[in-house]
Amino acid sequence: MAAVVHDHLLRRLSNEAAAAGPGSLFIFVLTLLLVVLLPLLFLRRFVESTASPGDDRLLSKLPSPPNKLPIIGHLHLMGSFPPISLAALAAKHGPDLMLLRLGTVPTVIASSPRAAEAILRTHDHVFASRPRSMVAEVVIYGQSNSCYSPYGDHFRKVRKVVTVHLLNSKKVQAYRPAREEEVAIVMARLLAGAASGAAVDMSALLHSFANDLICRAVSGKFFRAEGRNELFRELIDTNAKLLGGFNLDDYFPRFARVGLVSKIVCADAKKMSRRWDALLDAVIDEHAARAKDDADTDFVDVLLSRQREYGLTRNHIKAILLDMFEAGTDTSYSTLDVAMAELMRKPEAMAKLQAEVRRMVPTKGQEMVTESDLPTMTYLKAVIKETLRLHPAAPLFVPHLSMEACEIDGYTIPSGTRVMVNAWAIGRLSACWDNPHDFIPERFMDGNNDVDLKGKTDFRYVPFGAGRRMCPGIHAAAATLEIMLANLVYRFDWELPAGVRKEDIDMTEVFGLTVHRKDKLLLVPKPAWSFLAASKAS
Ligand code: HEM
Repeated sequence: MAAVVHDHLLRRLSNEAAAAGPGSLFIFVLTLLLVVLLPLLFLRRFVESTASPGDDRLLSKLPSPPNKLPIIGHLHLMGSFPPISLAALAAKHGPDLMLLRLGTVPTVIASSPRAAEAILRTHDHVFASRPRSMVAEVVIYGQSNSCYSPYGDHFRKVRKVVTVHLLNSKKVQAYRPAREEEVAIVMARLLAGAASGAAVDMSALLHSFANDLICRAVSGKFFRAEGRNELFRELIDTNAKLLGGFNLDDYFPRFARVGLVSKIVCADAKKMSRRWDALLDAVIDEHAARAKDDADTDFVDVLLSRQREYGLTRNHIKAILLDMFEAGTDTSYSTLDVAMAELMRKPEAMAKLQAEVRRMVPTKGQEMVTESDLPTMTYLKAVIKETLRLHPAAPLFVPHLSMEACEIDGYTIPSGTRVMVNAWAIGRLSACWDNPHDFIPERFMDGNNDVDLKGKTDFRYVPFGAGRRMCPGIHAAAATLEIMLANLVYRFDWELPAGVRKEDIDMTEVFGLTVHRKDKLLLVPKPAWSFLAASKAS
């Protein structure tokens, strides 16, 4: 209807102008410009590439899937689980590097060990920044945490605080009693559940374990009494949905920043940020007011004690705490959940793991595996590595951003280009792995154990990333995954609920900030009393 009226108006104007002579013709042309061309130009600005025309020409030389649509570009090809869709596209169109136009944002996808090495090691200094995100700016105090901070002095400072004072291996070691206590609580819950013989929702149990552990590391041993862990969990979930969901700003940044649109885009983020702010302020205030006990410092104590040395504002402290909650909870929970699911689908791997863990525990009749028992459990470590190969918790990492033009394989990637590394695709390349889609922990054993978990030399395996942006929580994650998984298989034998076969376990994953299995994992725990009693007696 609007188009018909518009058409009619233009026709009328042009007839009148032609009849009235050259002065009116000029007015007609001017009107035409205002009515038709300016809105078009204005709209074009919102849907044209965010790269400059010169940079766009350079990017266009990269291999790219053909079926790009107007305005949305390749967005329709992302599918419900982008790592899989991108892996299939890369296999066809760009096995190393490939260009996708996600809305108006040109995005380079690295899908091979060679390409990952180029981005994360050879040119790490170029690709170590992060794109700006309106939602992250609101939720995470102007992106002043480690995870979202653009590269620069502030990032280096925050990263140092996180790696040196919160997550170094000595600190991780210091949290050993806390980890063991939290594992013991889960064991007690499972024993109580086992008494009824009913299936336990392992996904929920492991989720609250990971959440409680982070709450405890962040705000100390009284967190449960304070009753805040449920609130933290709710806020972490909502945050993850906000940051990992479809954000207009990630694909149409110019449009998303227009007055009213930006208000809509940020509305939920603002609500969420007010809730976080109140909660974190309360936690920090309580810590600042109470007497220090050096033997039992948590993350808030550490950050307050380093505040002056590093010139951290209160908002910086809150942003770093958010980092720990956001990056540390879902990654650990989803890895444990999917490891148990894989073990249930492959009973011989479960049996082998149980045999190893039960054999290696030194004291007969010992009720729990302790962290001192773990170093020699090589199959346990292989199971965790294999789980992360098949199911990296952050399969596309957090997007990287180039800070200057850089040449890789004869292609120029201009400054300001968004880059993603597809760790999911790399972990399943048939050129790198035999039977790449099968769960075979043995591939990390028996002389094959040369794969470097830290991503320094072997870019076939990058679940934690590599280089300047590599996950600083790798030691904390390994400690959590090992002690929990070891105890689950040590204390219990596991069965599927009646009528469920191992083939029925659905491994479909849901994509977001991190990924997790879609279905909840229901398992029946059978306490291994006979094993414990036998080992006590012998
Ligand atoms: C199974 C467990 C985990 C996995 C697979 C994992 C994986 C990753 C990956 C892939 C990245 C992004 C790397 C990149 O963008 O290049 C990352 C970043 C990060 N992770 Fe983890 N992570 C895990 C656990 C943890 C834990 C337990 C913590 C902290 C308590 C943590 C803290 C962080 C932080 C702060 C970053 C941002 C680093 C930066 O940009 O400087 N992660 N992680």
